[in-house]
Amino acid sequence: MDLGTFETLLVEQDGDALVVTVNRPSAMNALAGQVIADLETLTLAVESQVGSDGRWPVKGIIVTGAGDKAFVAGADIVEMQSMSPDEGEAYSRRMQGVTERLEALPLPVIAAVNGFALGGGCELAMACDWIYASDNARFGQPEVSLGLVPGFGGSVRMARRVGAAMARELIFTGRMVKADEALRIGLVNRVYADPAALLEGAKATVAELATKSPVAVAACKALMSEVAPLPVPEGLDREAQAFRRAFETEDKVEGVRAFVAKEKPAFPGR
Ligand SMILES: CCCCCCCCCCCCC[C@H](O)CC(=O)SCCNC(=O)CCNC(=O)[C@H](O)C(C)(C)COP(=O)(O)OP(=O)(O)OC[C@H]1O[C@@H](n2cnc3c(N)ncnc32)[C@H](O)[C@@H]1OP(=O)(O)O
Repeated sequence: MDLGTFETLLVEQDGDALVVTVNRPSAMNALAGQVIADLETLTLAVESQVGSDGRWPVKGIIVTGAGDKAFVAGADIVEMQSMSPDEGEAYSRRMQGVTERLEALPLPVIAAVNGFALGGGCELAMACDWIYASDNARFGQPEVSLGLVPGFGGSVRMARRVGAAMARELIFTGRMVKADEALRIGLVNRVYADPAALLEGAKATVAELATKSPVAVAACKALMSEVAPLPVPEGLDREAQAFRRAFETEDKVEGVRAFVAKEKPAFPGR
């Protein structure tokens, strides 16, 4: 999957996984303007290559950070020093757009948090479908320590992950959360011993996802985003509509056929 080259990202296909590494280790992989621009370009390029059917070159995306100290330590504070309020809002909205595109991609996106995920880094991770972490990972929204508020979606997404009361405590205090607490409060799905094991674990999950119907996985992602804010009755109605659409796919025919024939399905991806 050729997505071009980027100044601040390493992008490589590893089997069924597209691995995206934020690559500014000297600055704890902080989100400078160039990183935001590269992430914007990357998400647009992925969108253009994952067409309407499920025959995509990869079956999952892994987002991680270079080195073993930081995933992403937030927006670049040095660059923020000279920013005007208008520029701040513009970059906030620009990176929010990146997070929305990640959520809209028809592919599972896994955050492999290999160290500090603070501020915009924690927000980037929460825009992914789920988070795996290494034991050295630390999460937090320390914007209040800078006289700021979260600006890349943390005020919206944190509560949906850990509940309103815990989200308020973490955002109001700005305190750091270790990997084991992040697992306990539901921010993280799995914790691995170290960054190497974390990346291998994330790749193993993508390999597992690759054995499923890509059309069905994409439909589940879209459906769960669609029904999340809805009242139960309306959500159930959308689910029934999605179930009907699944019945119209070739993947459904193949999946059911293979089960009855006691074979592994070879999903056509449409
Ligand atoms: C012109 C275009 C500009 C666009 C860019 C900005 C985008 C606009 C922003 C709008 C919306 C922002 C929304 C977001 O919610 C807000 C934030 O993310 S605010 C930032 C939140 N993050 C933090 O507060 C963490 C700051 N870092 C730390 O607390 C510590 O560095 C650490 C992560 C706990 C690690 O501590 P140490 O192990 O002691 O390491 P150092 O502190 O010495 O760090 C090493 C090295 O990295 C530099 N660095 C670390 N974090 C950042 C950072 N966030 N920005 C810039 N640089 C960072 C640190 O300065 C050191 O550099 P050195 O001194 O070695 O040159």
